[in-house]
Amino acid sequence: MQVSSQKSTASTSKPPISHPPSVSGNSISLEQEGSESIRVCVRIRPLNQREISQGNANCIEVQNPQLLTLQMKTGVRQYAFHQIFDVSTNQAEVFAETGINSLLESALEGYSCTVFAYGQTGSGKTYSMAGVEDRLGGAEYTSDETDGIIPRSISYIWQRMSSRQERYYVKSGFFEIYNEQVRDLLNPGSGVLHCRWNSKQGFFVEELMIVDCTNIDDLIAVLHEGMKNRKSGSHELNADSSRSHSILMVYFISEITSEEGHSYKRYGKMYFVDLAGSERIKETKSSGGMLNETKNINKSLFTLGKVISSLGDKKGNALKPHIPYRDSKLTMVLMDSLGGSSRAIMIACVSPASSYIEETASTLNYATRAMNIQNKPILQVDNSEYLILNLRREAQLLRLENEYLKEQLARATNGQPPLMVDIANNYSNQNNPAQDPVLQEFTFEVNKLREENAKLRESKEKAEASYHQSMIDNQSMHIKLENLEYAFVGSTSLKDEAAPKISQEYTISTLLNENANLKKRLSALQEEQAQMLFKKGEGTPMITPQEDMAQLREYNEQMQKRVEQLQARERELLADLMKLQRGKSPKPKN
Ligand SMILES: Nc1ncnc2c1ncn2[C@@H]1O[C@H](COP(=O)(O)OP(=O)(O)OP(=O)(O)O)[C@@H](O)[C@H]1O
Repeated sequence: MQVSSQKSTASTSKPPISHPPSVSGNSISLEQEGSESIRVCVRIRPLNQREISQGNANCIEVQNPQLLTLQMKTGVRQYAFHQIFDVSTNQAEVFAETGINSLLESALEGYSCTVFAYGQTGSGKTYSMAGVEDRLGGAEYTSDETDGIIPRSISYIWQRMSSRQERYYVKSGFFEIYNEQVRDLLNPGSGVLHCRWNSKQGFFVEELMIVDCTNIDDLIAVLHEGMKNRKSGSHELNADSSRSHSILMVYFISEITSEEGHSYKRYGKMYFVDLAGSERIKETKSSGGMLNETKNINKSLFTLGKVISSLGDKKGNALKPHIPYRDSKLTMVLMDSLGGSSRAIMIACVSPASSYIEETASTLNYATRAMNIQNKPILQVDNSEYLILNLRREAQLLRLENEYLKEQLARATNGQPPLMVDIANNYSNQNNPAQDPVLQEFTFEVNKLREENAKLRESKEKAEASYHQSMIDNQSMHIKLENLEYAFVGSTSLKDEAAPKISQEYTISTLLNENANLKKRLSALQEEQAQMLFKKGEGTPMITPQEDMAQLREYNEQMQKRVEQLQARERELLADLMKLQRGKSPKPKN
């Protein structure tokens, strides 16, 4: 299969591969700390001749590079974005200020990155992404100041790749989604392609032609070939309107060599997405097949809008709402870029014409929601090679540790104390803090202390629980004692009450004394626990609370026994009382 182009030297000798190389089965994803939001830029194009002749006023005012106001009928609306480009911003300035070069650097380092243009038809999406549409793909094309983000990115990438240490392999594919069908822009004869999903790659376009690009012209040729084959049509609002969503994919496979001289691969990719325009059917005066097209474009953009809304809905994040990625081909292929593992930039294109104020407000609302989408960029590296590299590092560390231990052992055998300073100096030329034995010693110490602290915390919690239980037991015994006291002392109906009352009073006062002692003991224990907490930081072992608890339990058991005896006596007395009441004399107590 050939990619025909006047300049192409793209290597197409290999059969087209159906899986994107960046997510081959052997790759591993290295999740980085934290997430980042999509960077959202707004570009306002100048009013065109038709809009001026229709008497359109400018309804957008740029207050500063991050703030604009929209003059709605209902009042003024304010919008804030990461970057706003007013009508006077040229293509070079847009490239310099969108932050695209940061994305390109990330792609070269093994990340997935996406830049996509969103907006109503004729708002300047293709102009911003690629340049003047009818020049692209033309035989006479030469680079000039109208070049958009894609050709500028290609130049930037090649310049950067040549100045970097790594060896890069660049591959590219270009497809469009038209009427909810995926078509290969580099191989239009291949018909409708399928969008498949698997757990390693997410969604991918099956049987898509991917070409090797060995130089900058190869990639430029891919861009032009695709632009030439892209479905376009003319309607009332844009004479050269793109009727499909186009996605140019560029893969960067780099071989990186570690400090130790071992190499592994990284898989970066860059998606350039030029969406079809959102449009009002009435405005475009579409009919027949074009009307159907318009409906499909609106359907996929509507789904994209739903996805953006769901992802951008902050309340929804907690509830993990269903994100309707599968509702359209467009959202399937953009799944990774929206709320996934990519770094992404959205360029929202708008016309300043007052007659399109509703479309402009709608674009700005979507763009605002998109700012809430959080992505978690993931580095794609070769699995097996990366694991080998890590194992080599680990082995190196173990060898160092082994040397260190042998040295320590030798010192100990010779009756010498371990000298930390000597060891530190021995290894100071390693330049790697993780391999420094002194640091390892500290790490070991810290881990030991952490373990010790965890144990102390556990015994402290147990002692606290036990103490709490003793307090509860004590209180319930106190209540029982009060009840008994009432039963013994409060009873006045006994005829011969003097003898039992003395012994009852004696028992009760003994119990109350013991109770007070118990309380004292408990408060002493509490104090010791507080001291123990204070000492814990110094690593002081604590043994006393357990002993105290054993004693406490013993007291409790004794008291329990006495209470039981008293309860038995109470029952006897009540029985005697009842007999007395019935006129019988009670059994004498021995
Ligand atoms: N910033 C700009 N400066 C000058 N001309 C512009 C600018 N933006 C867009 N244009 C011109 O406006 C016209 C429409 O732009 P473009 O084709 O990029 O719109 P679009 O959003 O891609 O539309 P569609 O969705 O219909 O394809 C083109 O002739 C383009 O050259």
